[in-house]
Amino acid sequence: MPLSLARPPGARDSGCGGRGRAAVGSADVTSQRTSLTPPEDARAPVRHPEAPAPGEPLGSHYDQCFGCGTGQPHGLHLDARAGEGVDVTAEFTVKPEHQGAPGLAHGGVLTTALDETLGSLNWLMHTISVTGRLETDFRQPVPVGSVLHLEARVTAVHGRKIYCTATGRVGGPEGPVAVRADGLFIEVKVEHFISNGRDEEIQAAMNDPDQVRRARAFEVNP
Ligand SMILES: CCCCCCCC(=O)SCCNC(=O)CCNC(=O)[C@H](O)C(C)(C)COP(=O)(O)OP(=O)(O)OC[C@H]1O[C@@H](n2cnc3c(N)ncnc32)[C@H](O)[C@@H]1OP(=O)(O)O
Repeated sequence: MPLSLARPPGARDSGCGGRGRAAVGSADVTSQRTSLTPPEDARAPVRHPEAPAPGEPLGSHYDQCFGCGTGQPHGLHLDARAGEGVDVTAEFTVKPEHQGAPGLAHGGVLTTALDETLGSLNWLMHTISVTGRLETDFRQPVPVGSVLHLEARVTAVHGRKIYCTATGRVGGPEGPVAVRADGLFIEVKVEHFISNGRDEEIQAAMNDPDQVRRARAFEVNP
């Protein structure tokens, strides 16, 4: 998947460490050349042969996860489904506990929904990865009671770096895009969680055979 790093016409170098920030008038906008742009020698993502079948629900990776856990009363309760490629879909119903302004979803919660949907792409590639960078565009407010129709896909892979993108639509799966994000996930080993997580939750997770099975699934079938 060759990907051009050419700058858009008129983009100026702002000198921000190669991250591609360009000043236009008084606004600070992101040019096409950022750390979210795959390098030219990035490869196309590959669907793992043992990835869940298209349409299959992926389930929660951890029951206390704020994004997908069934044990989190105020969580988002996302349950993504596998797509046909290296992609997933999910729905998020905005509840009163997700408000930022009166009757509207909090932007951070919407970003979490995008982040979690992107995270569930792990199941399609049989990798374990975490968010390194995430850039969200908020295009229209999302009222409480709305169903956000989420879609995420991997666009490119370069070493441990997984480039991906997600949208959240309102009014149906074909409705207007209310939020979107580009992400860079970084592949990690299970030890990332064991050595960084708080002891009591790590011990509880390690004492749960079902949790251990899910955490190690990709290592057994690399
Ligand atoms: C199990 C699935 C759960 C899914 C839940 C939903 C997703 C989440 O919310 S995950 C939680 C939020 N994320 C985190 O907590 C991650 C915290 N960050 C970290 O632990 C580390 O910074 C980590 C693991 C991302 C990278 O550290 P490390 O393993 O040392 O990798 P490092 O060598 O620094 O970087 C690897 C490559 O990624 C690049 N990279 C790393 N971070 C970034 C970044 N923020 N922006 C751009 N590039 C980055 C590096 O430049 C490097 O590139 P190259 O290979 O070309 O040199």
